[in-house]
Amino acid sequence: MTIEFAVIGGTGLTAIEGLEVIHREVVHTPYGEPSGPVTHGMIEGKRIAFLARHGYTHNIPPHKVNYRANLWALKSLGVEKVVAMAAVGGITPEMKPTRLVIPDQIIDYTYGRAHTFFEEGLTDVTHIDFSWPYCPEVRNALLAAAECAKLDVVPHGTYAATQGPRLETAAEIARLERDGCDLVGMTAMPEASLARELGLCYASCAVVANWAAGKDTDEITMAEIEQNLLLGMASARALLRALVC
Ligand SMILES: CSC[C@H]1O[C@H](OP(=O)(O)O)[C@H](O)[C@@H]1O
Ligand code: HPA
Repeated sequence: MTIEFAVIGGTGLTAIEGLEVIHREVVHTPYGEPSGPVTHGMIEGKRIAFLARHGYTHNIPPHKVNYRANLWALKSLGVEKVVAMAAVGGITPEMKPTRLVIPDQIIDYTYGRAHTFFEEGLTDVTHIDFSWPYCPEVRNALLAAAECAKLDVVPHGTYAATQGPRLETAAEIARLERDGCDLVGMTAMPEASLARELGLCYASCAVVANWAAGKDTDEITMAEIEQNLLLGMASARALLRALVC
């Protein structure tokens, strides 16, 4: 049975509620070990694969995730479509805590991460097109699922990928806003470009966990993030279920 799509779960989503687990598969890759075994399961009669980006016990920080191994593992299992879940900080006024966002652009501020499969030993240098970093087919499926489940989503947004694991300064967020970013998170890159290099159709559902630094309170607390994610991820789970309806 072909895998309908894979979900990469992030902060606040280390398992999919309602997934009938078939088995967990340990996949070894030429790039090292993925964040954990891939969970194979069924929802509404459709086959899906699930991988927790930070590990099933949420112990791998964003700059230490082996993004290459994760994407390679999914590709090697025959996955073609990937939905990446992401907790983010909201920068622009629409991006209120607990909201779901289907971003359409990325600006990459990360550094020092293994970010490409195209390294030494190639016969020719490869430059992928990345004008539109999210795959329209999966984006449209997410938007249609939101409509089907009557979920309110923001259908666009530019995601700033920062290095982490610390949160940003207020001045950094002001700069990201001047750059045109609406959301900030630490994992969309190099995940999205590695997916493109492998020919995977990849898009993301972001859940706003907090107002980004300097946008609301003086301090961002983990308690606030967890509380917002509890609500936001409940909507995100409903969106994932609607993807297969
Ligand atoms: C304060 S939570 C920060 C953490 O959450 C996001 O992870 P993910 O994208 O995997 O949901 C963000 O990128 C950071 O890694
Ligand atoms: O404010 C934030 N900054 C970066 N990543 C995040 N992930 C959730 N919130 C944030």
